[in-house]
Amino acid sequence: MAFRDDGAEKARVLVEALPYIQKFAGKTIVIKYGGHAMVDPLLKESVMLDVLLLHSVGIRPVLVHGGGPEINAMLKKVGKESQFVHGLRVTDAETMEIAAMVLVGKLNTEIVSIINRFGGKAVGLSGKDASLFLAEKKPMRLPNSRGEMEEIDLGYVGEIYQVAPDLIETLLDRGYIPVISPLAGGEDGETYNINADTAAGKVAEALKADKFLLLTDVRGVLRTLGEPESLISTIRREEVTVLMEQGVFSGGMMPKVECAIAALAGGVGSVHIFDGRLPHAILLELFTDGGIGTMFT
Ligand SMILES: Nc1ncnc2c1ncn2[C@@H]1O[C@H](COP(=O)(O)OP(=O)(O)O)[C@@H](O)[C@H]1O
Ligand SMILES: CC(=O)N[C@@H](CCC(=O)OP(=O)(O)O)C(=O)O
Repeated sequence: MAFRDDGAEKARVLVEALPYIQKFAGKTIVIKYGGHAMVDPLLKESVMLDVLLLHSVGIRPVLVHGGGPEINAMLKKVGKESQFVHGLRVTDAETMEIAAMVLVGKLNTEIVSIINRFGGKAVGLSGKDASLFLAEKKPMRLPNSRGEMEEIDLGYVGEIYQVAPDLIETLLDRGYIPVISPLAGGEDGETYNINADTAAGKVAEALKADKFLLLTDVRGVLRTLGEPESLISTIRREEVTVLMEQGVFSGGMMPKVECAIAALAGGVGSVHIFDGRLPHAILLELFTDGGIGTMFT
């Protein structure tokens, strides 16, 4: 957004945001911050400033972050490469260890430090803290080349079957900003790797969030991949099956759409997928009439 550099213009922008600020004050907004939208350190800071601004006007933001590209980079350093099935990383024991190091040890603490440096009170957690998530091994069956259903072993990829949001609610009530890594513990004592979209969707559902925002590296859902002008601005729940049958969603968009639908069914007000690499994308999506990405209603 290009602002004219004079006081009146700045005041106009603030006044225009007022109805939205009033509408969203006290509301819970879950933000999935995807790995592709966090590669640039300056961009990371600008996203965190947006989150802090939301918090400062009385909104209750909850961050769930990913880190797929950073996990890939670390795996590459140790000579490993991952295979993805339906956007999910097939996770062996070593990959699980590296994913946990990157997500919790590196990215979570980085995000928390940025927010706190700007004057916020962020608290870093993973799904294992206070058993926020309980997960079990995720089953996956897909048709093989002969069209027969075949079991695929995803390793330590987990499926969340229980969410205990009380810790998040307590933190929000006391003015903290929770920052959550997508790991989960199992009753079997294992650590599971959870797709960050899915983890964020589960948090949004459990909190009955008013809005669930997914920040990624595309404008939103595109009818034709690679053609930004084919953006679909609004998708109603009942339209998703048709779009799926048309093969519109693939790769990393699959878990996003699946969790968007589950979140809506679970009582979340609306789900928004948009390009988190645009400066101040969160503010543009929330505080302007048209929004900038795809909204699921
Ligand atoms: N219909 C679609 N519209 C937009 N992106 C799509 C679509 N189908 C598949 N994708 C892919 O999904 C990717 C976003 O998912 P992902 O790479 O997992 O991002 P993130 O790391 O932000 O979660 C896009 O970069 C794009 O390649
Ligand atoms: C099971 C699974 O795929 N887990 C993801 C967790 C991180 C993630 O989802 O990061 P993005 O949001 O940046 O894609 C992974 O290992 O990459």
